[in-house]
Amino acid sequence: MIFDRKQLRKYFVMGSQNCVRAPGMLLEEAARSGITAFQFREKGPGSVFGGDKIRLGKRFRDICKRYNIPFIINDDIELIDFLEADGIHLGQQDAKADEIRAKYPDLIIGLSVSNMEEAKSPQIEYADYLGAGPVFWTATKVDAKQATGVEWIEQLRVLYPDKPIVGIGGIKPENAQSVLEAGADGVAIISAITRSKNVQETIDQL
Ligand SMILES: Cc1ncc(COP(=O)(O)OP(=O)(O)O)c(N)n1
Ligand SMILES: Cc1ncsc1CCOP(=O)(O)O
Ligand SMILES: [Mg+2]
Repeated sequence: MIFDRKQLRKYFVMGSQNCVRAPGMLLEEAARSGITAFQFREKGPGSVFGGDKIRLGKRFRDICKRYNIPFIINDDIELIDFLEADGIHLGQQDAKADEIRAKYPDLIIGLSVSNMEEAKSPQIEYADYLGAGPVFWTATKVDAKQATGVEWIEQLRVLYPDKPIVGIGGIKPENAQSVLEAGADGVAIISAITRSKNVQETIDQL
């Protein structure tokens, strides 16, 4: 799939551990409601492994294909081929973007950047987009770094005027606008969607 920065605009990140109801039905509803990308992040307490993870991933991938939404895998490079993923999101502790790029020239590659040292890494050149944050406080990622504030998005935008950037961490309808105004191309969201009582309304508000 050809990457377009517009696909970052409403980027839903989720694993079964984040869901209070059937994950497939939630993704289907989010896709119908207008998310522009999806990241399969099956990770942490309550997540599934092995064959169950692959089965769940295939289900999610099929939904994304039907809605023509990029299906991006978090961390797990072994699943790229298995799940025919459109992309991979890598953190600083994950596989190296240059190695993945050499193996998969057309794969969408996302890279997390949380501070100035990471932002100056030569790996950035191999990434299609940067995941910046956590912008605000979040309870969703247990090992999340300290919140950066929207100032971090502003700094990254100055450093990389043309690089697609998505903000992540504690983003909800009430603060999404401030992330976009700081220079992000989009917002990546877990709990504001998984815990929403009205998914369509939440995604519209974003
Ligand atoms: C879009 C996006 N941005 C940042 C992250 C965080 O990635 P990482 O730092 O590797 O942490 P984990 O998500 O793997 O726990 C992300 N997943 N997506
Ligand atoms: C995966 C991830 N990376 C940085 S913060 C975060 C969690 C985002 O979850 P939420 O949208 O619920 O704050
Ligand atoms: Mg990671």
